[in-house]
Amino acid sequence: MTDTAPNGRKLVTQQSTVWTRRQHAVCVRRAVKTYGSKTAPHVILENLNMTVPKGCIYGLLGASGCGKTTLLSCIVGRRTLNSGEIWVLGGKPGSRGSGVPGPRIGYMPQEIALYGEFTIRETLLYFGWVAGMTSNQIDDKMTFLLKLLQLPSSNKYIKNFSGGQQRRVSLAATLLHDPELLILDEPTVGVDPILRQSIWDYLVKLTSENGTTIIITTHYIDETKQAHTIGLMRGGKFLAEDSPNSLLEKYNTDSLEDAFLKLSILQNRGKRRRSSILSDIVAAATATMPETPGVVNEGFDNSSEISGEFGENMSVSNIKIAPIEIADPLPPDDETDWSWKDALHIFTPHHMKALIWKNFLWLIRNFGMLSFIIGLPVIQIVLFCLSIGRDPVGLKLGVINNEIPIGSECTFNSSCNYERLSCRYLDYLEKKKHTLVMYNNTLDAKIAVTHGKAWGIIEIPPQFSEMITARIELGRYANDSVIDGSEINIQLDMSNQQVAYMLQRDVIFALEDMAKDIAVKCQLNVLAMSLPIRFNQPIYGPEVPNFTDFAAPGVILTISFFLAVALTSGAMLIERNEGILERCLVSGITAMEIMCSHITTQFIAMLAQSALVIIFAFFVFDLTNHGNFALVIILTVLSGTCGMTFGKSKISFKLLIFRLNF
Ligand SMILES: Nc1ncnc2c1ncn2[C@@H]1O[C@H](COP(=O)(O)OP(=O)(O)OP(=O)(O)O)[C@@H](O)[C@H]1O
Repeated sequence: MTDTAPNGRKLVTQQSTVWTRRQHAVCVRRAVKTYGSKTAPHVILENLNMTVPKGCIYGLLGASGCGKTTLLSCIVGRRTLNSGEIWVLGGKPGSRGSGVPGPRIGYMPQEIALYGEFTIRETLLYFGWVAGMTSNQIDDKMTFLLKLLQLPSSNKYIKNFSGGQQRRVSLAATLLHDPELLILDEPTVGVDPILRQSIWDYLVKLTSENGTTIIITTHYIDETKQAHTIGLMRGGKFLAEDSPNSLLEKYNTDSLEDAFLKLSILQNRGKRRRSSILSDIVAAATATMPETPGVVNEGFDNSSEISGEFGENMSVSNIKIAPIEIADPLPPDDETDWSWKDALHIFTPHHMKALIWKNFLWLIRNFGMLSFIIGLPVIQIVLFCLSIGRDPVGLKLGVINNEIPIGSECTFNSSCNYERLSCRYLDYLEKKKHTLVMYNNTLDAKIAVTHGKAWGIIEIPPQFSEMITARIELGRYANDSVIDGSEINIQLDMSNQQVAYMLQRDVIFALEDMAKDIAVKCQLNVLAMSLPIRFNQPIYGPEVPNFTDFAAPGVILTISFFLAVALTSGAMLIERNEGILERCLVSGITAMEIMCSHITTQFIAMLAQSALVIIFAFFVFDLTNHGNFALVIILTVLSGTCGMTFGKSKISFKLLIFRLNF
């Protein structure tokens, strides 16, 4: 294994060195982590070395934004380094058989990363089951943790707690299964000093009695006095990695804050040549350091890799770590990186039990969300059946009827009579459920149309009845004045294609209906009054096609598809955004398990959605179905399943990216 030193020299890791590093709880060497593009990288960790011996409390200190959380994410296997190496509990995080991520680690992220709708007990049950504990074991430990962390009743909902209380529940969930390595990102924020002290006492007890290793970040520098080692981080580098007493002694201060300050000043001066940094350190040490120069960590076999000061792999560290006496069994030295194919083989029953239970509980607790999921398809199908596919009614048409005097009533004789045919025609037009608005002149009617108050103008000539009768009687001998005088002039607003076509159809059909009625009343041949076109029995489909029936299958399938997409990706995105997903992955749950658990719960929700859509479409709104109803159900469920798969593939791609550490 090779790496490149800052000076360009190739560094080759010796096997003995690797063995030594794997004995530590956490060992980081020459870690480089950047964000952003390759051309303009934002360097977060810069050749950082870190050594956390087993059974110690390691206080990771540094200003906000210096890279603590990034470093911890790399340690728990949630992010990968650009270069450098990390060993955690003897293995490489994320490699097969390392157990990291997994229950060997207890990770408390900086975000609350809990389900606000759950009670404390439900939260602890979930994380306990994930870690393989039984419900009884969880209940026993919960009683202890509630007392230790001064938490209220276990039946209270987390969302009703203050931020500080929520952090304590998060800490309880991390401590629950007594992991070998605890990684706590700011666990004491918002915690009262006395409680903070008891948390620290408990952590000290864990290290001394159980041999637990703890890495803790905090902004309260002085609380880390109880830590065995402190790593002071600044600008992606360690300023020092030492015991608190030693730091205080070296820098001749009473507080770690002052020591940090002195080191920061030295780091700033470190922009100058390395030799001058050394002289600065020596100068500072004249006033502040003990006589004895830094003692090289016995556990190290290569002084150039001692946890660095100022990121330059030189050390004034005097951490005294007990020599490694009995080496714990190490995970297999498997260098193979995580592959998504591995996920196919990982289905741990207690993980699946916890995940499916949690998903259902989350759905039940989010009643608003559940109602939305189930109710939205119903609303959509109801709106569709009510509004789409039916002919619009009450459309206004401006009428200028020049055949009758202005202001007089438009009456007519409905028997075999050829007078006032304009009124008879308008009556048929009204039967098409349109609203006729009378105007005295064309100009007023046009203004109404341009102002959107009518969809068109119907203008009837003065002697319409006589002229149309003459036109029928004269037939081919009718002159232009007869033809002009028998024509109804129509001008439509054609801006809406559907409405315009429908009005065109209706004005023609109204005339045909009137002609047929007169033919019946006058005992003429009705067919002679029709257009010379006959529509026979359709080959396929009904005689009067219905647009709702035509569009319904597409709409039903679209609803079931897209709601399943929204449901599946939505549920997982909420988890991801709240940091819960990261926490679950660190606890050892695989991406595949998370997805399968969501598929299980969401398939049931999707079945409910599909059932409601079908019930409303076919039983409430009576949509036509001439085929096999079982096929309708199967197709709807399959469409929903496709939507779920699509939603999952979108999110699983993101998850994979997330899993592969950006
Ligand atoms: N995913 C990311 N993409 C780009 N930049 C990031 C990302 N995550 C963190 N950073 C940047 O990396 C830097 C270090 O962030 P990090 O969260 O590790 O700091 P921190 O020391 O934990 O801070 P705090 O104490 O406030 O939590 C910050 O400048 C942050 O903006």
